[in-house]
Amino acid sequence: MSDARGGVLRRSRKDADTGPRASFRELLPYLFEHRAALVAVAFLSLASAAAGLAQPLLAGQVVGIVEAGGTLGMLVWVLVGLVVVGAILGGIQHYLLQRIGTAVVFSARRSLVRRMLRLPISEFDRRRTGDLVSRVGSDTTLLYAVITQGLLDALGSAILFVGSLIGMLLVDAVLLGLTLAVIVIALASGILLSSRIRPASLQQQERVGAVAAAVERAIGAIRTVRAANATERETDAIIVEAEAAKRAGYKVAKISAMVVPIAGIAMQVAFLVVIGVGGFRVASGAISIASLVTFILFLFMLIIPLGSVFGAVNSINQALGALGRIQEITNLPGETDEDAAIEPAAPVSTSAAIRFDDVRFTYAVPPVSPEGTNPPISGGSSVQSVTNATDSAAGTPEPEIREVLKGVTFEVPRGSRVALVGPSGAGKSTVFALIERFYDPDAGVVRLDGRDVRGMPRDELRAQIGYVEQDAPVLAGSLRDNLKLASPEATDAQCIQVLRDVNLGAVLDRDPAGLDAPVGEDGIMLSGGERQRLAIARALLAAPPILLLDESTSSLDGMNEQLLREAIDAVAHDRTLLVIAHRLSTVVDSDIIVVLEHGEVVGIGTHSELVSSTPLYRELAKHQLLV
Ligand SMILES: Nc1ncnc2c1ncn2[C@@H]1O[C@H](COP(=O)(O)OP(=O)(O)OP(=O)(O)O)[C@@H](O)[C@H]1O
Repeated sequence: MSDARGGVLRRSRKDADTGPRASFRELLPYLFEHRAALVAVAFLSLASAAAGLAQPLLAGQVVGIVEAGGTLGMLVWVLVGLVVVGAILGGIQHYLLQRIGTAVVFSARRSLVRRMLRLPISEFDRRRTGDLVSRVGSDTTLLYAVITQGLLDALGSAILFVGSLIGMLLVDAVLLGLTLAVIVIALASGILLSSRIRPASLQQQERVGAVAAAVERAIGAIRTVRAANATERETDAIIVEAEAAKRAGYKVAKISAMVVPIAGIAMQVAFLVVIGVGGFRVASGAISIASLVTFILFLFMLIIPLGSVFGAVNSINQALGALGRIQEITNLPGETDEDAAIEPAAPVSTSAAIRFDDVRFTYAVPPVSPEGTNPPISGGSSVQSVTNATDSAAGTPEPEIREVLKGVTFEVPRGSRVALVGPSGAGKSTVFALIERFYDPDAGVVRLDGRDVRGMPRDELRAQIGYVEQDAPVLAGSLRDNLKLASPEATDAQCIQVLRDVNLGAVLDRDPAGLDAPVGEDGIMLSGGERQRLAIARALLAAPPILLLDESTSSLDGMNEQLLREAIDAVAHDRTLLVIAHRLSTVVDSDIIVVLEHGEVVGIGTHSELVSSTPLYRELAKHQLLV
């Protein structure tokens, strides 16, 4: 595990210095998926380039015939035909490339989303949601430009370029030599400048990510922002980020603006040279006027694509910056990738559904990064990762270490109702996170039915556990969407029944849409109590043998609390229930209460036992008027 983590750390640290950057080679797998269409495009490019290259030759002949006073006849029609065929082939080629571009964007989005949703929870702790969203939305679209504009230009231009060179060589080698001298100088300076575009464009994409993160931050808490009269300040903060993105965009524009005119200058200089020297050679009888016209037309074919090649290099450079940001995520190990290296503890025979054996856990909190991108640690749990991060390159801010569980041991007997209580920040929710394997402990063992959870496939582990989070337990969508999240096979009748079981019948009846009634973003159309009961209904529908319930800290009124208790009773029936309780009144009748303080278990027993044995519990009970 630590090796794999170390790998991530090393990569991240490098990225912090230089920014994630992809090489052209890394773009190839995306193109390879569409190789058949790309081969077709290559053939079309060849054909349309051939049609284009034939035009100067024919035009030269036309000039020759007109000069000699002959009639043009079919030649004009062939010329017209070539123009039309060239245009049609160009159109088809364009369509194919746009299709491929769209498909490549899709593939990139698919692999990004597949990986993103499988990242370890610690990655979400340290990354900004808006930045992740922007990678899926904005970075991927830059790949479209590289395929449609970049590839089309690069391919067609390369063929035209080489073809024109051959044509010019056949017409006049001396003129070609002079032209080439001008072009080589232009190309060299263009390439030199474009290498600076990639870092600038990467920076621009990072800034766009930061804008998205800032928008997400404000909209995610829009009510709080409004209530705090902070709308102006939040708007300004987003605009500051947007301005930084604008400045980064200006920088890209400045560099590309330097590149593009080079092609124009090269064209003008080459023309002047060709017309001057060419005129002289016509006068001296070395070449005919027809040959000079042919040469000049070839020069057009050579120089115009040169401009597009510079454009193509620009867009390829931008796309590689974006691809770097995409691959920064797709190259991260997924949640299960490190499991092979884990040696789980031997199973023990026990009557406990859940058992913690001397469990220690530390969060490594990454230093704040203004860009919303990855600070150089992997976040999460292991001491190893902390050590790796702290020995990182000089100047890198060190992560804050939070030792949250300091040797926690307790058991939840099968079929029992156990409560976890303790002051805020004692580590109660972290206990749940370790049972769900959102993180793995640094030391000690978390067991489910005697088995080390690290030895169980995550899907199997989570199928046995229902988990009701403390906050935001409802997803945007309908009542049905929420209920079927954990049990997609559930029927409407089962959904309706479970809603009634948790006292949500009224919510169902009040909306004619029934199960299709929308709950709003984060369940905003429901009350706090209703949201919690809906989350409990979801857990209940999946019928897991173990239920983890992190009670909301928000105070519920007496009526709601009664409804919640009834819902919990419905849930508790026939299963193991571990509840994090903030109101002792909901847990006084638990079989066992575990008292946690500063990451340590300071008491285990029933309510009456703890009132006499554990001062902290007695204090809590006194505050809540239970003794
Ligand atoms: N993802 C995280 N990254 C870093 N630190 C965290 C993370 N989650 C929790 N912590 C820290 O760990 C400590 C324990 O948090 P935890 O949520 O487990 O406490 P709790 O007992 O459930 O608190 P509460 O009753 O307020 O919900 C706190 O100091 C918290 O700041």
